[in-house]
Amino acid sequence: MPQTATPLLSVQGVTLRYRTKDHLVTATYRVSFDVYRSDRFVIVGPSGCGKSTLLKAVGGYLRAVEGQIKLNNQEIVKPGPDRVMVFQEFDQLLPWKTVKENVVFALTASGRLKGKAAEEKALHYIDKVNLSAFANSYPHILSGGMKQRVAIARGMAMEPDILLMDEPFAALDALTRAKMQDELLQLWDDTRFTVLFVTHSISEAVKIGSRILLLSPHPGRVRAELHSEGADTKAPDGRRLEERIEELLFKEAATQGGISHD
Ligand SMILES: Nc1ncnc2c1ncn2[C@@H]1O[C@H](COP(=O)(O)OP(=O)(O)OP(=O)(O)O)[C@@H](O)[C@H]1O
Repeated sequence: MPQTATPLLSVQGVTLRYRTKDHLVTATYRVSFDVYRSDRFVIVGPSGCGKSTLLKAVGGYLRAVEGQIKLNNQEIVKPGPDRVMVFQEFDQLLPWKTVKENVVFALTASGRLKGKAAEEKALHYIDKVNLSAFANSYPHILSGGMKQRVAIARGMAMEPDILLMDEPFAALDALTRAKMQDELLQLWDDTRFTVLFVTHSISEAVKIGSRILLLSPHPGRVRAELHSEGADTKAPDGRRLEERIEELLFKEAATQGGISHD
């Protein structure tokens, strides 16, 4: 995406804080980045660097104490159907509703669609995640990976401006995780949706992302922004992208008196 285009999502100088009983916790410090339409924008960084907090703020669940977050040039002040979140947990579905009903419910409850139109849209996206045969099944008979597929179908059926994914595959076994990553890329090839994806896995970031934002350890600051080809390609200096990211995240931080690589 040409960087002269207007960003879909603009995060400028954003500091995010939690107020606990005893003290203030700064989760991110003056973080800035822009996401353009059809970007697969991945935020990667060590545990506790504020990735989930950033996603919550983009979702409209947390206000910045400094800086601004804008979607389509409008400041984000509350949650909205233009941003849909997919989480890591498998219990995101309503257990008393079938796969189809779960997706339909999201569409009708948000006022997006109703009746036949909602059902058709739901079935379209259930098919996209290869779960047509399970449209009338209840969540308890599905595997973890299948439940995540339903959560993705539900998110995509809402046709949000941006899909927010918080470590959606982290709780899956390695093989299922790799398969789900491939499927997500296939879905992106089909529909070119915009996704903001959070992970602490460098290999996942390299595979999923077209653009990768590296955050430093707590409190999260922008360490670098990189482009990815969707594979672990070598840079002109011969280093693999994964190695380069590791170096930026850990070695350079360590030499600056930051953290060590555990
Ligand atoms: N509800 C909360 N109240 C107080 N502090 C919080 C709260 N949620 C998160 N934090 C703190 O904010 C910082 C950032 O947390 P966050 O969950 O955003 O990090 P993360 O990068 O997503 O980590 P992980 O990869 O482990 O999920 C951490 O220091 C965390 O302890």
